[in-house]
Amino acid sequence: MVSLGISFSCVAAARTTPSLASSPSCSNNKPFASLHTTRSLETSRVPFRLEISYDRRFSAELRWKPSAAARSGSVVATTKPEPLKIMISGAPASGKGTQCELIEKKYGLVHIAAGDLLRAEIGAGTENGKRAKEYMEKGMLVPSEIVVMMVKERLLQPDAQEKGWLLDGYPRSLSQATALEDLRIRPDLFILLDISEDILIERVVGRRLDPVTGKIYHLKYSPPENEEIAARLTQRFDDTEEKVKLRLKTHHLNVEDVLSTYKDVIFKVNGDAPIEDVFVEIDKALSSILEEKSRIDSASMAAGMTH
Ligand SMILES: Nc1ncnc2c1ncn2[C@@H]1O[C@H](COP(=O)(O)OP(=O)(O)O)[C@@H](O)[C@H]1O
Repeated sequence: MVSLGISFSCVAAARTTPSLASSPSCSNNKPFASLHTTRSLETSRVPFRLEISYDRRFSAELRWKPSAAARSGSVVATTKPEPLKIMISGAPASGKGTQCELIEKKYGLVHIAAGDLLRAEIGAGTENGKRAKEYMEKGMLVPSEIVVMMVKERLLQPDAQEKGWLLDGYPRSLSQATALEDLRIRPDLFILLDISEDILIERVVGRRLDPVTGKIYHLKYSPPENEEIAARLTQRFDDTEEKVKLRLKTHHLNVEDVLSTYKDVIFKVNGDAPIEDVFVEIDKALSSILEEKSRIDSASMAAGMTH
């Protein structure tokens, strides 16, 4: 069993403090999940420590432990906890959309997929849509001036602010990440789906979308429930082997820059695993953060009563 400690230090009006940390090594050098961070939230002064333990079968266990200051009761907290704010990233077909469906269902977050916003513009035949399509067909990133405003406006809608958000496939470059940082839009957790390249092609080529429900299927791994659904499934125009190779190249060129912006909140998951197993890991991490947020809220209320 390998243990990794993470400090979540919540200090009033403090900004995030990035720290370097290493992933624990496992027998095949690919840990199932890893999270390493020291970060500050803006709501209270309740330092907690998040501990993750791994065993050699990659099962990860997350535990919040109050630090000495929290145990001693020196707690000053003020505001209500915010809803969850999550980013999910990974190569094309790493399983982002699939996991987002499961997360959305369980946690009620508003799922915002940059690719869907762009495809909607393309479908509506707008000028921005036409320009975006030219880039997407070449496997390139759509220019920031088109995509940044689109995502920002969606994130600031009341539903996303109230229920929390799950941002899928965005930001994809340093300039997009910086634009969000400038707007002080930061996630609680940045989920990174880590997937082997040989598995990607098979996933892309077999991926299908139900245009009626928006559900994603895979002809082999997640087949449609009946003939009626099977008959109406569509394939994305950029889901060909040739295009995915270009998209993958673009992904590799940009991913490190994006990761460097969020290194304090990265949660890395082995995306090669079956859908349910990937979700178990993500679910553990999200419920742990929610627990922590409600613990801060309780501490905040207690502090309000004693001050
Ligand atoms: N863990 C998994 N195991 C097997 N197939 C998967 C897994 N996750 C996703 N898939 C399938 O792979 C394809 C790509 O997944 P998707 O969620 O659309 O990826 P992304 O949103 O990252 O591009 C889909 O057809 C999906 O059903």
